Amino acid sequence: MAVPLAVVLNRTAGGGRAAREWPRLRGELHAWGVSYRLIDSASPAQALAAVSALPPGWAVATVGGDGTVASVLPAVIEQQRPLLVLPFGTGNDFASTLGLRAGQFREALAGLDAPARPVDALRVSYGGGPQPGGQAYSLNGVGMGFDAQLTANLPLAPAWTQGPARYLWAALATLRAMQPQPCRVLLDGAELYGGPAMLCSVLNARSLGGGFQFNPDAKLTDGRLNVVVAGDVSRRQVPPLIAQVRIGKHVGHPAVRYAAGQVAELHWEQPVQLHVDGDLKGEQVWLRVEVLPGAVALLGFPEE
Ligand SMILES: Nc1ncnc2c1ncn2[C@@H]1O[C@H](COP(=O)(O)OP(=O)(O)OP(=O)(O)O)[C@@H](O)[C@H]1O
Repeated sequence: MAVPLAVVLNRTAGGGRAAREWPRLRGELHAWGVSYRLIDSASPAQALAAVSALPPGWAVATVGGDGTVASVLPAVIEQQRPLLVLPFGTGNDFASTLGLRAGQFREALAGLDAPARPVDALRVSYGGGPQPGGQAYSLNGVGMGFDAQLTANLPLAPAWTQGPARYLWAALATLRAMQPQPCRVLLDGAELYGGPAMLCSVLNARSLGGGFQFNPDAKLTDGRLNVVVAGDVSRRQVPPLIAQVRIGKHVGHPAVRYAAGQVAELHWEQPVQLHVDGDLKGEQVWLRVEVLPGAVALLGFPEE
């Protein structure tokens, strides 16, 4: 490849899959004649510091899941470093939008000699709640309400629950405790929704939460974000709606609004849990998300 490359390896991703499969990937990089500098990072902060300190012009490959991509995203965007995603995480929502499954790296490496393709990202700011506000970038998307609260409830699940059982426990706990909260959603300055909402997500990629197809119309190169609002749904309606979101068939549901634009703003009457690319940001009252068209130069994916 034309530019020098740093490989960020998150050995914990995918429950240790990245660590287990690294020797195979290393062999493949060697076979492709790709030379690189290894950043064997122990934390997101360490990865970001190491990538930020690379000389200008270096590209970055992430070996991990969505969290690993997110860890280096500020440097990728602000320092305009080309990004190669090698998916070894659990959910790999961004990679799946690119048509890659976990462990599939040959397809990505095969496209390395093609020019980088600019794809959209999101700039996120939030605040107004009991936890500190802030700013972040996102490639997949952000969510407020049910899915963020479910993520916040996961650590409360009993120790005997694992994997899907843990998610089920957290989903039921969230369902028992959560009521739709009054929310106003603006898209490009015009009101998209006003009323009680169970969940509101703003997306760039197709899926969130490890394969939930919130955004079936996702296009990473259209310069637009998509907003999904699940409005005043009863407890009984939530489980079938979750099943529909899983396969991207919620569009057209009477309680769901789905629209595309450039800037989305959410204003809740009470603080509601927020996640950015699955990373919890606490309870917040307002959220602003702006699409950054073509902000990430993606390596290895010549066509959408
Ligand atoms: N660059 C990094 N180096 C070390 N640890 C990281 C790095 N980036 C994130 N982490 C930590 O490792 C955890 C797992 O990483 P990651 O999210 O990539 O994998 P995953 O959770 O298995 O996959 P996914 O997020 O796609 O479901 C993150 O939640 C975060 O705490």
